[in-house]
Amino acid sequence: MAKLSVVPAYSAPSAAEYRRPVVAMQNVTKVFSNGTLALKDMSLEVKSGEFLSLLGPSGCGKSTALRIIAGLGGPSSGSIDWPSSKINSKGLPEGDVGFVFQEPTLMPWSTVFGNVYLPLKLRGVSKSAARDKVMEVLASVGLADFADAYPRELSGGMKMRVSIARAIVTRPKLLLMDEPFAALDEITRQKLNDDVLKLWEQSGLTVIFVTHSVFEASYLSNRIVVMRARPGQVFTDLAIEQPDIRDGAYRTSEAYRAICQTVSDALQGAIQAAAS
Ligand SMILES: Nc1ncnc2c1ncn2[C@@H]1O[C@H](COP(=O)(O)OP(=O)(O)OP(=O)(O)O)[C@@H](O)[C@H]1O
Repeated sequence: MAKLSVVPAYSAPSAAEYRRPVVAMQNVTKVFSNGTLALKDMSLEVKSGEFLSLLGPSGCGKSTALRIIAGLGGPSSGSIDWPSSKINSKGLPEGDVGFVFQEPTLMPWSTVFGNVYLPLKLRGVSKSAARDKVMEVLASVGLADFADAYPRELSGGMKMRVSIARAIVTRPKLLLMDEPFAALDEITRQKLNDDVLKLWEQSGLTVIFVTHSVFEASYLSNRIVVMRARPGQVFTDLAIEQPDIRDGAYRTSEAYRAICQTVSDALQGAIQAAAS
């Protein structure tokens, strides 16, 4: 299958935009109605152009943090600020956030085109006006030839590509990805890792990526925030120096191994902190 390619209408952030704060969690605490304290005083500022992975043990609140940033459930206390966006009446940045879940959650009765068109349709864009944009995004995820296919005709990896296309068709400044590749086989997962990385490098997207995998986080990210559980909060925040080219050879390099070791040690520290 074709690889993801450039989405031409995107452009990399200008020098002035790069590293501007996109979203800031300020002392966010989340207590669910059953009394579970999922997050406690979590603060995190994400800057433009970052590929940030949230890594941590099961139940440390990664998905909760992502959902709060997306406006899918408010914090019990604390705030989410969008320093460089216009805010709509729901307190969210208009059109600035795309979300990719672990399940592709496609509409089975609709074609690939229809699924990717949905966010534009919800904004009142007609099908004819949206056609070029949808086809451009489908081309960018290697699915230009599958616009008329139905989800049941696609592999797991292809469904995930549709889900990514749907999330970026509105050209969000921030893309939230919640364990998007966890259910895929290792080869498909590595391929999608490479493709998402290419999309990120070429598009100027800011990404927050939730994963359990030290290897995935170490490969993709230029920043890894390791969370601890009980209570869920930031344990450590690692800047990752990545080479210009990340490919198959990099996956077996000493440089990558060393990053994985550092990240793995940080994760062990987070697990021990929760146990003590
Ligand atoms: N809707 C909910 N109601 C009650 N408790 C919840 C709810 N959603 C999550 N929790 C609890 O909040 C805590 C954090 O959950 P969350 O799913 O954010 O963690 P996670 O780090 O994403 O976990 P995993 O890696 O297993 O997906 C867990 O103890 C979980 O059981």
